[in-house]
Amino acid sequence: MLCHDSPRTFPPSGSGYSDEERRGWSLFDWENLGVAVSNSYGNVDKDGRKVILTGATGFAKPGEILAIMGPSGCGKSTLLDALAGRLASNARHTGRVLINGRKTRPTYGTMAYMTQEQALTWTLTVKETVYYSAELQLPKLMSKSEKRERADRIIREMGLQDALNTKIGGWGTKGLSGGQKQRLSICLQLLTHPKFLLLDEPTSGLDSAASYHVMNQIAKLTRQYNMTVLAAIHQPSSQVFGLFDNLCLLSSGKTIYFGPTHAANQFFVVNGFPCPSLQSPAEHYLITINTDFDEGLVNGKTCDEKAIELLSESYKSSEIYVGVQHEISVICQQDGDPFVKKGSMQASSITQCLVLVERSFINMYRDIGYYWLRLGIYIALGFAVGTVFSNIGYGFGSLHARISMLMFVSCFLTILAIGGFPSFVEEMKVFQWERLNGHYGVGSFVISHAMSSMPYLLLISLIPGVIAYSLVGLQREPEKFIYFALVLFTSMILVECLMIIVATIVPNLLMGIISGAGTQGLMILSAGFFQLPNDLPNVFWRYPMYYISFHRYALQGLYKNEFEGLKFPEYLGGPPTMDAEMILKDVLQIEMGYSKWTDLGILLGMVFVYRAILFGTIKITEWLKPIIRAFQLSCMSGN
Ligand SMILES: Nc1ncnc2c1ncn2[C@@H]1O[C@H](COP(=O)(O)OP(=O)(O)OP(=O)(O)O)[C@@H](O)[C@H]1O
Repeated sequence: MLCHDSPRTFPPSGSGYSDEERRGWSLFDWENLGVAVSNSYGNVDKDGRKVILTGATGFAKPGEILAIMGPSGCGKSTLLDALAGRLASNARHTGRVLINGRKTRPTYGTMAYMTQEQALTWTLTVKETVYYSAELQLPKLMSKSEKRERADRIIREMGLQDALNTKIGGWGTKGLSGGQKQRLSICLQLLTHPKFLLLDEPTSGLDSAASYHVMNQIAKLTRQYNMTVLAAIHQPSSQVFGLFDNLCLLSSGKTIYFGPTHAANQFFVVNGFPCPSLQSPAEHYLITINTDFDEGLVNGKTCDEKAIELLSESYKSSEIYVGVQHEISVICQQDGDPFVKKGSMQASSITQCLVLVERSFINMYRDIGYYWLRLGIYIALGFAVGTVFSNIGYGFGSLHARISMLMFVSCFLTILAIGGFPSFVEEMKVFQWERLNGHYGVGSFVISHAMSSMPYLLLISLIPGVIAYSLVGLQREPEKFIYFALVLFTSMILVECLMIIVATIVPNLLMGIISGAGTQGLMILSAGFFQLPNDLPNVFWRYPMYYISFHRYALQGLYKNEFEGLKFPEYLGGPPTMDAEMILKDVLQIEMGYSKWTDLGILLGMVFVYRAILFGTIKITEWLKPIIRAFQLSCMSGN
C-alpha cells in the first residue's frame, strides 16, 4: 500500500498544541454526528424519517487531507453538507460540530465548498472565468498582475492551459468536458488558498492521470498553505490514495473506519478482510463495504449488512477509535482562533461591482436568450403593432385604437421579459454559489446587475418603440416620443427586476415562469384598463394592487402623453368638440391631478424601490432560511 511520505503521529504525541501551531488554526471536529431526513421515501422509521448518517466522529486538521470514501449513497455528501452547515431543509442533524474547538455555525464565505453541482457562467471562457474570480476574491492590496499570475498558475496546475480560450458551454453548445468543468470549479476554490476546503468528488469525470495530477496539486497546496481539506472521493487510484493523510470510510451511513490512511490496511487484516496482493487498497476497502449488490464476494466472505455491522463495531472497540477520541478531546481543550469570514481579505466593493458589471455585460452579450432573442421578437411586434394600427389618424375611431395600442405596448412588451427567465435563473445559480462561498456581497450583485443590463434594456425598448411609434403615427413632437421611450425603458427595468425577484424566491425554471407570468397578470389586471379604476373592487384590486402596479403609472403616463393637446371630432363627423383631456378624466378615469412627468417620476422611484426589494429579498431569504430550518427541526423533534 502506498502511504504518505511522512506519516503523522496518531494519536498526537503530547497533550496539546503549541501557540505556533494554533496560529491561523482551521480545525474541524465532529462527535456523534447523525443526520436524518423527513419527507423521504424508502426505508423510513415509524416517524417517517430516514437516517442517512449515524454516530460519525472525526476531525480534520490543517495541512492534511481527509478522504471520505464509501459506496454511492453512503452519506459522503451529507457529511460534508452537515459540516459546512448546508444540509437540505428537510434534514436534521444531531451531535456536535466544532470549528477551532468552538461551536460555530458556518455562514457565507467562511469556507470554500465545491459541491457536485457546478454553477459556472456558461458563456465565459476558462481564462475569463478564473480571471474574473481572481479579481473578485483576491485581496484589494494585491495588484492586478499578481492576481493574473496566480490565476494563470492555478489554471496550469489544474491542467487547463490548453482549454484557456474554450467557453464553458451549455444550452446545447458543447464547450468544456465534464472533467474540465470539475477542474475549473476546483481552480475557483483554490484561488484564495482557503483555510477550509471541502471537495465533493473532485476527481469525478477525470482519467486516472488527471485525477492524480489534480489531487497532487491540491495536496501540495494543502501542505504549503496549511489548508484543512476534506474530500469525498470515489475509487481513487493507489497513487491518489497515497496522498491522503486520514481516511473516513462510510457504509450505509455508519463509520467503518476513521483514522490514518496507512493504518487502514491493518484494520481490514485484523477483521478478516486482507487486501489481495494485486489489488489496490482503496478498491479493496470499497468492494468490502459495498452492500448494494448480492454478488459482493471478497476473499470468500459475503459482504452483507452483518459484515458491515461487524466492521463498524470492531472499529468502535479499536485503539484507533480511542486515538480519535483522544485527539478530539485535545482539540476541544484548546482555545482556538474564532472562525472569521474572509471579507476583509477581498477586493473592495467598488472593484467587485466593476468586475461584476463587466462579467455580466459579456454574459448578456453572448447569451442569445438573454436579450437578443427578445429584441428580435420585440422588433417583429413593433412592426405588428405598426401595421395593425398603421396611420392611426385623428378620427373618432382613432380614440379607441390609441388606447388599445398604448395598452398593448406598455403591458404586452413588458410581459415578454419572461423570455429571459431561464437566463436569470442561470445567473442566480452562479450568484448563489459564489455568495455561499463568500466571493462578493449582495449589494455588489444587485447594483452590478442593474448597471450591466441598462444598455440592453435601452436597446430593446428604443428600437421597437421607434418602429411602433412611427408606423402608428402617434403625436409627432420629439418631446412626446422621448417620453414614450422613457416610459417603455423604465417599465423594462422594472419588469426585469420583478423577474429577478421571482427567480430569487422561486429558483425553479418552470415554477418561476408561471409565478412571474402570474404576478405580471395581476398587475396588468389592476392597472385600470380591463376594469376602470373606480370599478375595481376595493379589497386587493384597488388597495393595494392598483397603487403598486407599475403598469398603472406607465399606462396613465402614456395616455396623458398622447392625449393631451388632442381634440377628436364627434362621431359621424362634425366640428372638433371632444376634448381629449375630458376623455382621460371622465371616460378612462385617469388621475389628472398631476402631470405625466409625475407618473414617470413614480416609475423611476419604483426602480429604486424594486432594487431595494431585490436586495431585501435576498437578505431576508438568507436570514430566514436558518430560522425556518430551526423551526422545522423543532417540529421534527417534537414528533
Ligand atoms: N435531503 C434529502 N432528502 C431525502 N433523502 C436524502 C437527502 N439527502 C440525501 N438523501 C439520501 O441519503 C443518501 C445519502 O446521500 P448522499 O448524497 O450523502 O450520498 P453520497 O455518498 O454522497 O452518494 P454519491 O457518492 O452517489 O454522491 C442517499 O440515499 C440520498 O438519496
